[in-house]
Amino acid sequence: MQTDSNMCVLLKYITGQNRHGFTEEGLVSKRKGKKNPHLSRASVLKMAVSTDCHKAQQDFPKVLILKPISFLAHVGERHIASNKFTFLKAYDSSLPLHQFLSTHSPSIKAILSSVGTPITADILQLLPEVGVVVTTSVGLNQVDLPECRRRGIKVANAGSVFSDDVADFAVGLLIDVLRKVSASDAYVRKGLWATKGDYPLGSKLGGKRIGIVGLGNIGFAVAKRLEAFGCSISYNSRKRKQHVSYPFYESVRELAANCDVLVICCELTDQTRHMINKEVLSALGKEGVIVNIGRGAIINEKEMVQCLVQGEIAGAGLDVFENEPDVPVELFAMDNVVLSPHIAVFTPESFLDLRDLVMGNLEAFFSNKPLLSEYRD
Ligand SMILES: O=CC(=O)O
Repeated sequence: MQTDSNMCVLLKYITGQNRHGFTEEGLVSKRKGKKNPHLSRASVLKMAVSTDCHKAQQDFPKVLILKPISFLAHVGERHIASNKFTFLKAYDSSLPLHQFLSTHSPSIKAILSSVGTPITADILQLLPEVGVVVTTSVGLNQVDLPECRRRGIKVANAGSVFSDDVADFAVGLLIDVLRKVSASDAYVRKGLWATKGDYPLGSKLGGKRIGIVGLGNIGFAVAKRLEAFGCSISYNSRKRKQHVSYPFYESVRELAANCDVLVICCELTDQTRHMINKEVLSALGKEGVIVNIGRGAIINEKEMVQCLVQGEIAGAGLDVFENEPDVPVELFAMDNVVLSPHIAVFTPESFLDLRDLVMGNLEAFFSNKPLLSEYRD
């Protein structure tokens, strides 16, 4: 016999809503036309019929969320539900974190985390049953990957869901710095056009030599876009990429010395932390521009600020910072610098794709299937 809640799942499904509360099209990425293999009609129907949802919900394995995740708020958390697991929010409890985790640790099998939530060895130590960490971010610098590897904990990230958005944003920042879009906007709003006359000239994008640091999905998407603007591309990466004809430089200093713009697209690791320092920026030169959509700490922020103050580089477009949300105050008054609050991934369209990916990863884990975007170093 079915319980009320079981009937409810079934009815919702029959009336066209899936168990996330979305219609069937919601499961299909409209942009890519791909269907999530773990969210088929047949599997939902089977689960709805065979599970006593009401009782099982209490016994479901738990997916721990340590801090609020903005993506969940954007897609509407009420649309996210599964009959394989439930979310357990540490931030809803008044218990100290250590006590909360110890109390719930036997049922916590997975963690869902975002860019600002460190998943450290200390936290993992309190959670012996955890088998997967799923993040809503592309970057994984907040997750203790060596500890996950040692424990055999799987890790899944946002894959290539955001590549186009981040690449668009990088190009936007670059055009803004070169053509002074934000600075001239402020000029108009302050009424200075009428009193001071025309705004100073910007600099042309076409023909610029672009150096991409980190030619992964995002770096590649940036390169393709800037090629279309008539720029030439070269790159630095951990390894030279096969089947890529862009010139490769083994050191970032050498790359910087041979380009007009550096776009930072790599991951933050022990090797890349502060990789962009005064020496690299001096090599980029007085006409050079830096764009960072990777992680703030890839650049030695103090040295970058010094270079900007002393005019050793021409400008910067920055979406990420070393100690977010703190931004060096010296940058606020600079009209050759464009600042944004780590929003390169923020589009509602990609958040829908991310929702499908996150749920697909968790469903896959709890069904002993391969993760959709497992991170492998
Ligand atoms: O910065 C954002 C991300 O890594 O997804």
